[in-house]
Amino acid sequence: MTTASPLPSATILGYPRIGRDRELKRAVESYWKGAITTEELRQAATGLRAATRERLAGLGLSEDSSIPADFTFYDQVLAVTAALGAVPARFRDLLNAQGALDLDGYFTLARGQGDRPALEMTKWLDSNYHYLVPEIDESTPIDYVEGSLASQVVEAAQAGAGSTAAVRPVVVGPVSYLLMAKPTDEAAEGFEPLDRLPDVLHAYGHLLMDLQAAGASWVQFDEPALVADSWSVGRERVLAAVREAYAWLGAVVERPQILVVGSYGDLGDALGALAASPIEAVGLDLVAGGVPSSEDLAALEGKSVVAGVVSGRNIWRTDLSAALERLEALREALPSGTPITVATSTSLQHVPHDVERETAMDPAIRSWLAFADQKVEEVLILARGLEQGRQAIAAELDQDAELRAQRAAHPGVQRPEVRQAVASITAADRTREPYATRKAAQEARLGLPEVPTTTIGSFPQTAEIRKARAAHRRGEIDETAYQEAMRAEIASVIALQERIGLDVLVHGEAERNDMVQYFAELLEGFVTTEHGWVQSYGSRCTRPSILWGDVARPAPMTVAWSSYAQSLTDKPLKGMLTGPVTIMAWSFVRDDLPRAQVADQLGLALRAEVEDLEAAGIGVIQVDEPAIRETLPLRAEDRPDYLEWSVGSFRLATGGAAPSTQIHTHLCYSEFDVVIDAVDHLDADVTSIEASRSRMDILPAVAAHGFERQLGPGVWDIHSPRVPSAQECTELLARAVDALGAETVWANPDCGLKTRGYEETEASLVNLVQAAAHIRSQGA
Ligand code: MET
Ligand SMILES: [Zn+2]
Repeated sequence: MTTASPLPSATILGYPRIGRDRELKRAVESYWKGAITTEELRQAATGLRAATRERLAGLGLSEDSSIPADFTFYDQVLAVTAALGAVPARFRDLLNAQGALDLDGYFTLARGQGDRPALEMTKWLDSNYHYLVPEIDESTPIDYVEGSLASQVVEAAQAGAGSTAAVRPVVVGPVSYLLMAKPTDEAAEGFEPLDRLPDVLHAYGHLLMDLQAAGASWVQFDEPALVADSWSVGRERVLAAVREAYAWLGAVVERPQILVVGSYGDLGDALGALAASPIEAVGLDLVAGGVPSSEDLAALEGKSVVAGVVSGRNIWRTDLSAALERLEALREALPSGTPITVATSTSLQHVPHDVERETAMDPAIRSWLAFADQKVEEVLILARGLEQGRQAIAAELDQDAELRAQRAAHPGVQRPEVRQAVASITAADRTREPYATRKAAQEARLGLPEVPTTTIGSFPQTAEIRKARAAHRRGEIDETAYQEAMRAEIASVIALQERIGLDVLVHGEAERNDMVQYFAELLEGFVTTEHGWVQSYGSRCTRPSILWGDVARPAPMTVAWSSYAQSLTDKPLKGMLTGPVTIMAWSFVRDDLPRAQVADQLGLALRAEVEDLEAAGIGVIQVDEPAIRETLPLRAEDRPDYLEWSVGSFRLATGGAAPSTQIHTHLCYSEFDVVIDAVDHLDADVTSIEASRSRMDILPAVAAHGFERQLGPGVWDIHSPRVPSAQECTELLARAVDALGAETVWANPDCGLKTRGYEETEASLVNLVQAAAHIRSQGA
């Protein structure tokens, strides 16, 4: 092992890879289009890494090993899959003689090719980042075949030449890598990816040696899977894997010092397992998790501790005084002399680069925020405070306290009328008439056929729509012209749906840039950013809105569009809203009010919108909650509370609707077994879910649960341009009808159509309508 060079006093666990101006996105997408060569793409990446190192050094991360090296072109889990050559059989021809992928091969795993589907994508812990799920079985090749992480260490050393410090390579740890993997279809019954731990450790051993040779004095293994309960193996097995992994890796002779980080929550009993392992440092998330017990900390004797006190998940300034107290308490409880590194709680990949660029934002609000670069400054300030005492950072503490006081006193932060309204909510506000009453009233009002057909809301967002929106934003066309363009689009979407013969129509959501941002821009209590991009997956970024104050709805948000659409047709038109939980999940949410209360504020604003839609004659209203599953807490013990307030806020939004108003909700995933009970409690009259990719696998669970209201299991996988045949739709619908009964089933796609083209949209919907007609004729 390298002779002990200590960890720096301050660090960050990772930095946004995408670039201040989304340089990585642009370069990668140009490469995919064939507009730049491999060499040019590599140069762009080298330039981006150099710029990042210089920026971080400039901000003050000047000690050795304080700058993380965590670059990869697409995804951090795919980076490990590539390093191990752990490629599923359908991609194995892409491996070279050494068993490694080239850059094109790496992208092929991420994006698929022809009839070989990409690796599945799923959410990284409870964040909005998506990683590519490794597929492992008994015969998956696993070896150390590709050294791009070590190259980053060498590159930094060469480029640095005295100006920037040596970097600290960051990689997903072996246990999390396997826990986050899934078995392939070929795997034997009962096989778990974790069965391959010895092979993975062997490969990681070589990785360690390679990093050592490259000159790294530390390596950071991210083991976030240790804080969650969501895996297919029990906790005992997880702990055994931790012991085995770090006993093994710790015993590698030629290696850098090892830091193992458990971000996104509490390590719980995994901390003891790590403490007993021959590693040199442990990282704790002291934002999502608490300061561990003194016994647990005592066991860390002889190790360094990386204390994540600056949130990597939100965009609020850190409460410096509270964070320093936490650090002092930690120091107090640790064996004396334990070195502490002040750090972010997670990688900063979840936050945008730099709040200073948000020049159009209200400066008062901006002053409360910290994006990645500001968080770097915060860890440095706190490290100084911890080392030299509070007086050394007195000016910073004063300034922070002052801004905090200003924030608390800002009129938008606490609106008495909103607080009052939330305080007066009663259980009755969250309760509609019994379903039987509603059903009868809705049948009388809507007169829908059996197996009614509908869509999930959005229609294709054409280039013309996006152009009109951009021109409007730039002031090139005025409000009237913009409204005209959107109304024309709505009229054509209505005409199309009538032509196809759908039963419940939608207006198509042409006017919405995004299903959350659209509402954030119309509600009070939110700001949006200009440059606040964060990586969602691969080259895809989102720009979350910031929910900073009490939520109020100054005016109706969707009524004009929906009633215009309704005026064009005799068919029922479905109004379209985004639910409270989803608005919160896809925004940065204030940290000064319990989430349950924020959810109720949103619930009340949406409730007013529902009321206005009803008054405008809209008889069907859908409140989308696709995020209810994804923000489910990582630990089972935290779930009941979450489900209670999240379901409660939906019921508040919809609870005022008349019995004759049909309330729909939409969740776009099929693995809803863990939340099926909660979904039932939403008490929507109709629920649409994703089902076609899983060939309706969820039906038995739904039937067993005894879901008594109506369900639209999607029959068209809208994630692909493929047009499902009428026969295929009929088969899927027949299965649903068999399991649930014809009076329960709706025919609809899996999700909205905004990413689809018109050609496949029309063809698929025609088939879907035909399938429903066929099912009806059979039933008759
Ligand atoms: C991610 S769920 C999307 C629902 C929305 N109503 C749409 O159709 O686009
Ligand atoms: Zn959806």
